[in-house]
Amino acid sequence: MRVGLLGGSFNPAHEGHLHVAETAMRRMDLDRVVWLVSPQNPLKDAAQTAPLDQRMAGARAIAASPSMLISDFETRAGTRWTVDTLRALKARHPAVDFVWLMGSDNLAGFHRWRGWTDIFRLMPIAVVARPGSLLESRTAPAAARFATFRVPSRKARLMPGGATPAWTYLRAPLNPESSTALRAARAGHDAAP
Ligand SMILES: Nc1ncnc2c1ncn2[C@@H]1O[C@H](COP(=O)(O)OP(=O)(O)OP(=O)(O)O)[C@@H](O)[C@H]1O
Ligand SMILES: O=C(O)c1ccc[n+]([C@@H]2O[C@H](COP(=O)([O-])O)[C@@H](O)[C@H]2O)c1
Repeated sequence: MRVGLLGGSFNPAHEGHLHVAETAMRRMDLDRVVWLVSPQNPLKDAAQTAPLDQRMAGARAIAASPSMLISDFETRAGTRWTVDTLRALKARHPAVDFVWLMGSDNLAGFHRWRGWTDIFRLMPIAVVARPGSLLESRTAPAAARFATFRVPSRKARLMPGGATPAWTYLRAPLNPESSTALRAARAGHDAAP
């Protein structure tokens, strides 16, 4: 079983998330993508984060496909850092070939994540291009450090279950959606007379 892991606050979920999941599923022949709805991103403001149930329901509504699984694993396992979540998932599911998925904005700041070099060794990583972060992700410290382990996207299918470190950059038609923009639009709507 080849499973993509898409971690996020999903505050709220949107078509951009589905775009990442579907792009990875198609380009890497994944059986499933698990949307790991985080209890609270350690680097984000707790006051701005909607309750977990609400974010899970929103993700379910957007994903709406049996190959997409919306999970509160991090809440149940009590893991807050991605490196711990991925270790716990691998220990519980040793037969599954996992791939970590993220947008290119997260590659740009990946070197600030706890145990980020360990994450590269735990499982392959697929980065999906996101508007606004194409250039900074190319010059990202994480990309430079692991430059020799970059796999051309045409070979992305070989990555699940393969050697690590291995990462690839999936270019696809860009999707401009973001939770920040949606929250701002909602706030503006609520404030309207
Ligand atoms: N439009 C998009 N294109 C590519 N990747 C995306 C897109 N939207 C979100 N992602 C990726 O999905 C994952 C989860 O994203 P997250 O839940 O933080 O949404 P977000 O829109 O980035 O939120 P916020 O605007 O609050 O930072 C991250 O890896 C992020 O890079
Ligand atoms: O572990 C870390 O250091 C870390 C730092 C920032 C973000 N993350 C994870 O990255 C995923 C995307 O986060 P977010 O809040 O941008 O949606 C989500 O699973 C977070 O838990 C993880």
